[in-house]
Amino acid sequence: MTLQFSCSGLDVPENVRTQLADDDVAARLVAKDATLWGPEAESEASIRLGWLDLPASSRELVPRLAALRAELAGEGLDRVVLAGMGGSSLAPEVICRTAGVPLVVLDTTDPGQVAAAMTDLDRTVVVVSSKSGGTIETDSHRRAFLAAFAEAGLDEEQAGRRFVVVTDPGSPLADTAAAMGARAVFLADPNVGGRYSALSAFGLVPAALAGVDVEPLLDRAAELAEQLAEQGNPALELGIALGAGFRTGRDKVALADGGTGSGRIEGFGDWAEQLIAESTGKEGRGLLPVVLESVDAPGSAAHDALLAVVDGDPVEGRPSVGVSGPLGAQFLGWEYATAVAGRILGIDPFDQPNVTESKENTARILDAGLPDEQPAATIGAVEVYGSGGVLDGVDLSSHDGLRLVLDALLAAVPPRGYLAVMAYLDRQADARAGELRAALARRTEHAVTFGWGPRFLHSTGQYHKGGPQVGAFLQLTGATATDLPVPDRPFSFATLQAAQAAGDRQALADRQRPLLHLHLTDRAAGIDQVLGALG
Ligand SMILES: O=P(O)(O)OC[C@H]1O[C@H](O)[C@H](O)[C@@H](O)[C@@H]1O
Repeated sequence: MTLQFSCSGLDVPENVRTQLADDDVAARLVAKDATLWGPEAESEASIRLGWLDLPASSRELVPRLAALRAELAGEGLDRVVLAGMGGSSLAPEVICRTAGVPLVVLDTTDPGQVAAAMTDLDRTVVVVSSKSGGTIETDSHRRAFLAAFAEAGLDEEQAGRRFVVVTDPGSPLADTAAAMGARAVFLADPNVGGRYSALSAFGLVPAALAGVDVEPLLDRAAELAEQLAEQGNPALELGIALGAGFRTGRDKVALADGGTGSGRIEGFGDWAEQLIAESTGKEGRGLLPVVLESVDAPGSAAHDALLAVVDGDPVEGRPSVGVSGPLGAQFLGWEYATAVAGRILGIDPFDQPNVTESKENTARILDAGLPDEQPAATIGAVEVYGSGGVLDGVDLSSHDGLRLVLDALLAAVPPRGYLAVMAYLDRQADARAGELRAALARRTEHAVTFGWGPRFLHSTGQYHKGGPQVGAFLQLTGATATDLPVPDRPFSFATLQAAQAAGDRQALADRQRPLLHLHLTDRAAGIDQVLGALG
């Protein structure tokens, strides 16, 4: 079975569909016509459409990966840690979750979470994935693991052979891999952008080494690829629905896993979130992905959202789409649909012009030192900071000051706006913070999103800064019990994490966005307090 699309209650303006048909968009996209997104996008698009070839071109990886996995197993190396941000880790995470295969994903700078991944070193192989080869988080993980292997008694050569590298040809990481004697280097197709790379080496190498049979992903994608030049194909229909939603005031895409039973797709929204947010959130417009806990979670029936049920049916009576079919077809189908939606929105779906801003702020803060800020109040385990007017007139000395300030933040969300919760915490040990999304969404008619920092900076971070300026923001940071050095760098993980949070606050403050920053001096107690204030 390949992809199946169905929809309910969605009003598709007739001209959206006829325009795409008249312009022959389906066939031109399959033929990699780089002019589809206008003259300004043409040069980027001309080097970004290689994902259409991956169902065929990635096949050569399959035997190589099987041999490498057998080689690793022969040496007792059966635990795979993946260091990679955004497009370099989100796809393998969904693939492995769906297959029920363990994979440790490191896409954080939280010292506790990084330290927790550095266990069982005697059976660990680390996949270092970075397209650009210059991502600071991934480079820091590589350094930390290299030092940990040395500390565990491995000599330089043995330690190097614990690494498998995925990168683009000619990247600085390709050079580093050679210098450190990595066991294997997979050079990916440079004509595929990070968020479109699920079926490339970036998606397949970590998943296959962890134990997933990846060939069916390519088979199912290849079946869909055969239909993509046709009018009415399911991925085109999905793209039309996304674009029509935007045109008719549904510019939020509420994503929920709808599968049941064994073999169901798990966590697809986290991957699609990056694809949609980074591809469309620019030039003051975009589609905001809202990853829901379930089809009925708070926010699923919002007046400005299109509900998208992945691996399931639309919900009768609600403007919704259902996209069913196997994971390989889902990846390709959503990529194609996003490219089509990009044309309907009139943006370049292949660049991410605002992602660098927070990174540059972070670099500046790492050089100059962390900002010296005083909390406006300390309430139990929670220090309260704010900007963009969010603390104005709030009585923080009141016994329910935390509730009042959260109310003020919710009230600061403009019409058709959204609230983004951004948690620079440990997504395993502090997992309860994830409950804040639904707790806040219950109290507002606006969309509420949740992202773990710094991971979301490589995803919804683009939309926050490049999309419509209608966001309000809740940033959470936490005290660190034990810091971890980044070997041969002038900063530790805790400093890097704090600088990333401060750098993003700066980018949002520069846009005068309402921003509430809560620093938890005791993480568990602080999360309880914030959830309690919303209860
Ligand atoms: O693979 P890398 O070069 O390390 O990039 C990882 C991520 O970094 C950036 O923030 C981009 O905006 C993302 O699209 C990308 O997936």
